[in-house]
Amino acid sequence: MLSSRPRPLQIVAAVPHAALPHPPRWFSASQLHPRPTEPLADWLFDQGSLTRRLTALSADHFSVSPLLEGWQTLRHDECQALGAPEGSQGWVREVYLRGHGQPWVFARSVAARGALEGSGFDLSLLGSRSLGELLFSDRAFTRGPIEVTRYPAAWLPAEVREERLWSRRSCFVRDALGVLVAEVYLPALWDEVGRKPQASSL
Ligand SMILES: C=C(O[C@@H]1C=C(C(=O)O)C=C[C@H]1O)C(=O)O
Repeated sequence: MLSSRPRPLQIVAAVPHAALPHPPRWFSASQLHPRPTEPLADWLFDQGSLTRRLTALSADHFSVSPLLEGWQTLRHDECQALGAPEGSQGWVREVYLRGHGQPWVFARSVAARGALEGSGFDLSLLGSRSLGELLFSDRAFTRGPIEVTRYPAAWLPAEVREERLWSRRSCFVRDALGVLVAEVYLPALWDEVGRKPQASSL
């Protein structure tokens, strides 16, 4: 239950970019009071493929541009969400999802090394193809609940760095493999959607 008292997330907003942000707290839809207004709530909790939605919104002028791909030590909140030991190594893929060439979404998808090895799922081969095409076309993947937070600005690429951007994450699971996908909605998306999201208590 969110109250009007200052919360760690608001204190984080005062943290200078250079400092490591506190791991964000991710909230389920039922934990958000008041619930975000439309169109934000719809974009946060839509269970469908974001790739398909952005493809439609951009009238097929959609593209994925990889920014970073490789093995890294996964963050605390990522290890927790994946059920991996603290400090686990994992494959990290950071991309922009673009409409008409504009970055509309920053996305960071991660999977633990131990679960990837032997899974037959190779994220490194994706390139500029959408991860969503893989995850939504393979019916063996099931999507876990969507959680939301205001994304730490320090985790964003410098060119789009801004405090309190709305983000969501969910874990796609197939057997012992979990792929944690976090998506941060950038201001250019709201310009396209036609309205700035209403303020919310989070
Ligand atoms: C999960 C999806 O895949 C999208 C594609 C991504 C990628 O190619 O790295 C990352 C985030 C997603 O928004 C989707 O389309 O819903």
